[in-house]
Amino acid sequence: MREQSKGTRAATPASGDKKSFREQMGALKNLPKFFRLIWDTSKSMTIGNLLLRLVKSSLPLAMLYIGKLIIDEVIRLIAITGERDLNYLWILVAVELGLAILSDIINRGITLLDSLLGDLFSNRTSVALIEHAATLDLAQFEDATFYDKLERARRQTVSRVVLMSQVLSQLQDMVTIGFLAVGLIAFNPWLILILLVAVIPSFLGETHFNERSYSLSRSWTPERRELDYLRYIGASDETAKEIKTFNLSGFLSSRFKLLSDRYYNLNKSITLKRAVWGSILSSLGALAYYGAYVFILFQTVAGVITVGTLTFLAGSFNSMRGLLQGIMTRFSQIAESALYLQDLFDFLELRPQITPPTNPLTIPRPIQQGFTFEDVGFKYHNSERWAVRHLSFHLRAGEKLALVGENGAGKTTLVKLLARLYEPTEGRILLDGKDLREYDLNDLRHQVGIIFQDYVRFQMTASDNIAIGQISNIQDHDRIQSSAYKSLADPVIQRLPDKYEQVLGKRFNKGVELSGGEWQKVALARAYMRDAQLLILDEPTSALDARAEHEVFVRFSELIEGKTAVLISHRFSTVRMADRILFLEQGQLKELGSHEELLAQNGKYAELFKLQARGYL
Ligand SMILES: Nc1ncnc2c1ncn2[C@@H]1O[C@H](COP(=O)(O)OP(=O)(O)OP(=O)(O)O)[C@@H](O)[C@H]1O
Repeated sequence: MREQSKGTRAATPASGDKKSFREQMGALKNLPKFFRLIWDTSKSMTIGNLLLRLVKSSLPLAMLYIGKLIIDEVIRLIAITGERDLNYLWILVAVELGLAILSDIINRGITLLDSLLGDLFSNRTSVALIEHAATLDLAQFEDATFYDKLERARRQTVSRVVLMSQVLSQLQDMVTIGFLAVGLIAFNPWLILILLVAVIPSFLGETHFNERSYSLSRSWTPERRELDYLRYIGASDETAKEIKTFNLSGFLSSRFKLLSDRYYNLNKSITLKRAVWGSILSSLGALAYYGAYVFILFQTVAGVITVGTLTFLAGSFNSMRGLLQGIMTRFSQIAESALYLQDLFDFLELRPQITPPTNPLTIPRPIQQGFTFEDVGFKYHNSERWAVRHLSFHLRAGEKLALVGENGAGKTTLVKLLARLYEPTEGRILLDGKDLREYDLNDLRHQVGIIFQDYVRFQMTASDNIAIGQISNIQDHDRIQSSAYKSLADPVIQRLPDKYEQVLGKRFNKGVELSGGEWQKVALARAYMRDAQLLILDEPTSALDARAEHEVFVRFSELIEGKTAVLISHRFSTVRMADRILFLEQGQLKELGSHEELLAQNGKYAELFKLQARGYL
């Protein structure tokens, strides 16, 4: 049923997705911005490229003209019965040869510059994309529409390189036509008009089909993302284990096939129609060419023009037809590409909602009073449900607070609000009596160290994986090693063939995979790298064995000494380290107090604690 609805959506894209001819032409306004990016990428290569193309555009006319002179000279020489002087002929042939060689060299130069400039441009845009993505809010990343935009923008970084050569070739061809037109107009201006009439239908046809292709491709962005995802999970080191044990390959491939076939068929129908109409319309161009050719032949036979002029005009006319046809086709391709370019610019123009104030405060050093939640509530933007609500409590400076609650109770959400990864939907959070929003965002992020439950296993060296906790110290090997020592990662790393320079994970050659607990020790070392005032550890020991957990805890007290810390854990051994425990239930604060106080209250916390003590949890 779900598949059905997708098919319907794809076949009849939402009206918002359908781009009219006017919009397509309007998208051309993106080109100057695009060329500014290219110009900024490399001024010298852009200039070199333009110059080469300018020279190249004058060559067809020059070659055709020399060709005409050669033919006229040959005919003149044939008519001479006595001794013939061939010098002029050989000079003409030498010039023609020189032009042919020059043309070849210039072609190679253009291809070279196109490819170098294209690579640089693509690298530059990818960097801009990564840097821009980092400025956006976490909430934006959790939005499917945003993801589609990101996906389309990501595709642009590579495919838009083609657009650059297309536009440059377009300019080149226009200049070539200008040169050829001068020759043709000198003979008969009507020939130019015939040309235009012949190529316009073809141009309109191309534009129409481009618009349809774009609409289809755009409306299929979510499905294409799904296809990419299926391709990834169907053939990846991370999923191979479960795909095999659950025997999922048939399930995944048939799902992929179903979706990709549907796209293939929709696309095929457009491509087919385009091919048929394209052939019909372009034969109009052929008709016009031969009409003009017959006219020129009559003129030649009547002795109005020479045979050399005949070849010159026929050659010019034919070249112009090809060039004009190419320009028209390319024009609609450029307009189409410019539409895609819009996606890239749209993405780069997205602005984060969480922004620093104009005159931001720096985080107090040290924090005096701590953090205060005042009736804080938060709803994820894609959800109607309150993830947390009516949270009011004070986290004292230097206090160790444990968050406890069942799955989905809102623990991680609470700490994300504390780190200002999200903004409260209602209520506010204060730091030393001032709204968190008044503080400098970078400074806040700097003063807060979080190790998430779903920390990232970077497929990089062990050293880099730890340095990520404070990336400015990536060269500080002593600090990295002592952090690893404290989190128990050092003995794990010492066993690796390349020690701290060992690439972790299986994705790259020579990478070594670690066990879940070993990864956690490495990730935990990040917390020791950062000199943060507030430390948040979300399930820091969930994958550790009992002995490692005990040892980590002994060192934790050193880590959190003098700092404010929030610990999220389902293990009561961790929880007991805290000064106070905050018990959350369905996003609401239910109990708050020390371990002893909560046991004495004999409420939910006491109930869970007793269950775990008896070995049920
Ligand atoms: N990105 C998200 N988008 C929408 N809803 C979310 C998102 N993240 C969490 N939620 C919802 O918010 C609620 C609280 O989730 P949260 O991750 O804070 O729980 P938790 O207490 O940390 O759970 P656990 O113990 O399982 O880690 C849950 O109902 C969850 O479904």
